[in-house]
Amino acid sequence: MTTPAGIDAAIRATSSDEIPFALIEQGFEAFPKPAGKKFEYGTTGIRTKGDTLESTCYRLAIIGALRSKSLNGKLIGLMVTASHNPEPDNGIKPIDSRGEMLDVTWEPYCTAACNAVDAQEFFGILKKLIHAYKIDLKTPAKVIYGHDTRPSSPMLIKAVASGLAAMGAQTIDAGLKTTPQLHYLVHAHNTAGTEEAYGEPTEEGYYKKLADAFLKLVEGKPATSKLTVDCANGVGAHALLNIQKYIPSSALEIRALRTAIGTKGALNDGCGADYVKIGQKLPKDIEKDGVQQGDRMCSFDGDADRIVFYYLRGNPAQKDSFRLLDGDKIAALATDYISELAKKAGIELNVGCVQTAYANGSSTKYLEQRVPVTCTPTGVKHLHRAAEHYDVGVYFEANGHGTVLFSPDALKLLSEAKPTTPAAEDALIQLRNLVDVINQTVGDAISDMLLVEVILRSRQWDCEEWDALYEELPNKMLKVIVKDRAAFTTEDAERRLVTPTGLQAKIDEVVAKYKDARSFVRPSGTEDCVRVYAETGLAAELDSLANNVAKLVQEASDA
Ligand SMILES: CC(=O)N[C@H]1[C@@H](OP(=O)(O)O)O[C@H](CO)[C@@H](O)[C@@H]1O
Ligand SMILES: [Mg+2]
Repeated sequence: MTTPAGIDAAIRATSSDEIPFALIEQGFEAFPKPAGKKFEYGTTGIRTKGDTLESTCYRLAIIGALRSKSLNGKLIGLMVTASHNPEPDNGIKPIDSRGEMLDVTWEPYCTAACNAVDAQEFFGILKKLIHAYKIDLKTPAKVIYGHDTRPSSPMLIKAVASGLAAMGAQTIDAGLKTTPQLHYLVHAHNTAGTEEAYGEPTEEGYYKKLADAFLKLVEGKPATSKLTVDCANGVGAHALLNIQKYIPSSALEIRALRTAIGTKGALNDGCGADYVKIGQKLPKDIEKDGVQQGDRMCSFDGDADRIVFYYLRGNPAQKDSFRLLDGDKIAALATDYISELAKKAGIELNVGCVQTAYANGSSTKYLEQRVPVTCTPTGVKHLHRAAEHYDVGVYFEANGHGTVLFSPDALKLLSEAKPTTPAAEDALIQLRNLVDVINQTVGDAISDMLLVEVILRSRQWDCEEWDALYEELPNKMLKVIVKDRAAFTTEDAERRLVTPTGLQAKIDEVVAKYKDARSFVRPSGTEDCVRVYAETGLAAELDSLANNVAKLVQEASDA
């Protein structure tokens, strides 16, 4: 761990009961807030155009240091990324000490701090935070920070480092990382040397942990055909290349595409998990890479915390030959597999599934026939918390962001179980290794990719067999640009609008005209738009439903 140079004064200052206001003020002036710009802590940190975010990064670094102090000096993380958003966007996301998202009660302080117009207002917010959480300023702060491949990331990292230096925090500059790697590192550092040690707290340690577990899980099982991976021209390409050092191609043959890290304009452009999921189509021009019918393919997003799979069924020239295996299908695959293993191992585990309103109706129906299912608002922070209520909580957003959590009780059961038959012992060993191949801190494209590969191989399934679990209802998502997205508020896990007044009743009226239809509207927490989701029993009616609901939204905004 390194302490940034030239901050002795700051360290002295923070080892007293004082906040180093004078030092903080210097940086405050050096990273001015763009006039008139309003920041908002959204679905996952603060995200907007990268060139407007220096002040935000500086201020959230200071809050990050306070968060670490409030947790007795445990390491917290700061990730600079805007995930699947266009390349000019960027963002910053704090990570709490167990590798999970920042405690939501801190979010309003983050929003207020980033919007403060002068140093005095900013100091006032810091003081309130210190008072509300009874923060002992003498406690040292430890913060690790990392970034994805965006051109604005180095500039924003400088602002982060300055904020941490002003606070005299001990820091680890993790450099280029996938978002889930940074979550892993936070948890691994904080548990190192304890009974709960999560893994070696290095990037290498991350690859080794996942790869070792994967190799044990597939040992003796006939290899499947090669997997084609679209890395979205992002940091996922770096991670994929590195994990291949630990997984020989005889164990998993990977063909990595869209690996052009640093090529201007390439990130998420015509590729990546979001492009594929929203457009329900192949990455642009991938046919030129010789993709064939039946090939197993997947796409990461820009910071490699999401994954969706897909393949071509029937004649690849036909538009409907594209078949998506999204987060919902991954959840179904994982839920069934883990439930079966638990049964075979003779262990009672309460397996549950967590989804959002974006989950396809068919997936919810499929899962509800098997396990308890919870619906939460959008954003992994909500799903993660809900998944903690189960012994094994499988959570996935439809867009492919998710993971599986094993509770401390479940882990204890797994380690203490005494299987009575060889088959039960096999299942138990498989479960124990699954725990290690899954990144339990957050959704992780690399870890989820390996999990899916293990299950498909174990079942000796191709994509078509996996796809056959259920048939999706036709669905579509639209963005509507409105005057003020804050005017749209929701209830019932975002499935119904509260305001604008009267709009929900109009949506209900429209939806009732279509067969087996569902539609809901919510403001995005990462983009300046309102999202419309529509799902119908009849594909021919889908566009009409989505467009009619979008029209109602536009009218309500213009009114
Ligand atoms: C419909 C949808 O996919 N929304 C995404 C998107 O959030 P919005 O609040 O919808 O912009 O980005 C989030 C962060 O990646 C992700 O958690 C979420 O699921
Ligand atoms: Mg992402």
